Amino acid sequence: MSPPSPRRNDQDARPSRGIPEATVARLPVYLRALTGLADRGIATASSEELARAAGVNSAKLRKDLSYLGSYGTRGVGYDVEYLRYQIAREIGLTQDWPVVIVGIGNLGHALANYSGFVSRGFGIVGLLDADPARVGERVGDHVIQAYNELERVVSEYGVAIGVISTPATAAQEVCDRMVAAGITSVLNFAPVVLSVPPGVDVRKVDLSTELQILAYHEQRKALAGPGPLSQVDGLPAERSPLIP
Ligand SMILES: NC(=O)c1ccc[n+]([C@@H]2O[C@H](COP(=O)([O-])OP(=O)(O)OC[C@H]3O[C@@H](n4cnc5c(N)ncnc54)[C@H](O)[C@@H]3O)[C@@H](O)[C@H]2O)c1
Repeated sequence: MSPPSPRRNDQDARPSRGIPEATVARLPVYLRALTGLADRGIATASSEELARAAGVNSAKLRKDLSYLGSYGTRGVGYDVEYLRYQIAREIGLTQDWPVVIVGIGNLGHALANYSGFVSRGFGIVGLLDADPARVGERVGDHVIQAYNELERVVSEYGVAIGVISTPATAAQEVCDRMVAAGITSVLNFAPVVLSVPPGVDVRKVDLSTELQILAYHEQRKALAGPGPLSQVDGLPAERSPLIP
């Protein structure tokens, strides 16, 4: 019998199909910038224009896009629509993803009512909560179901992505149950580091940490006086030395 596989911590950076994790994290930023350009009727953009719209430096952008095999055309730049398609395909946004949310309190309600998920291909197929008093409550187009329905919902809709918006104390147990049910990607809003087996990806959204990072930069600005300290790259967490 082979030894048990080590559980992986959600802070691990793992390349996705050869693309560095930091590049993967910037692809949605490029996608949003490209969508903005397309909405303004712009058909082609130089790497400098695209980098400006995305808030990164152009060398980094060119390097990132080279992982997708996209180099632009000399003197013309990038075809906005085609690059949008390439990035969406790379991120997996050319298909719909059913999503379950567990923990429908204050945050769960806000997430369930957020129309941006559906418009980006993330359809909510289940809102689940352990509190019997919440079960049956309508939230937007959905009705909250019992947490015990998790396995059935995951199997019925082939759910790969689960969102955790429970208190921190419940998050690991919820995560374990999601993984046992077949979920392989977890978006965690609870302020706790989750432990998951290999093959399961966890992204953590920690608003307090983001605020602490902004506080750090505010403090540096105040110490340095007027004038920009560093280039805004759209992903402040990536370069912040602040460890939460
Ligand atoms: N409210 C916010 O603005 C906010 C912002 C960022 C992060 N968070 C984090 O998100 C999480 C939820 O915050 P909230 O304010 O919505 O809390 P909340 O108390 O309003 O809601 C939590 C919900 O989770 C349910 N729950 C508890 N244990 C469960 C379990 N084992 N299985 C299924 N459901 C369970 C509860 O019944 C409740 O409905 C917390 O970890 C919080 O730190 C909240």
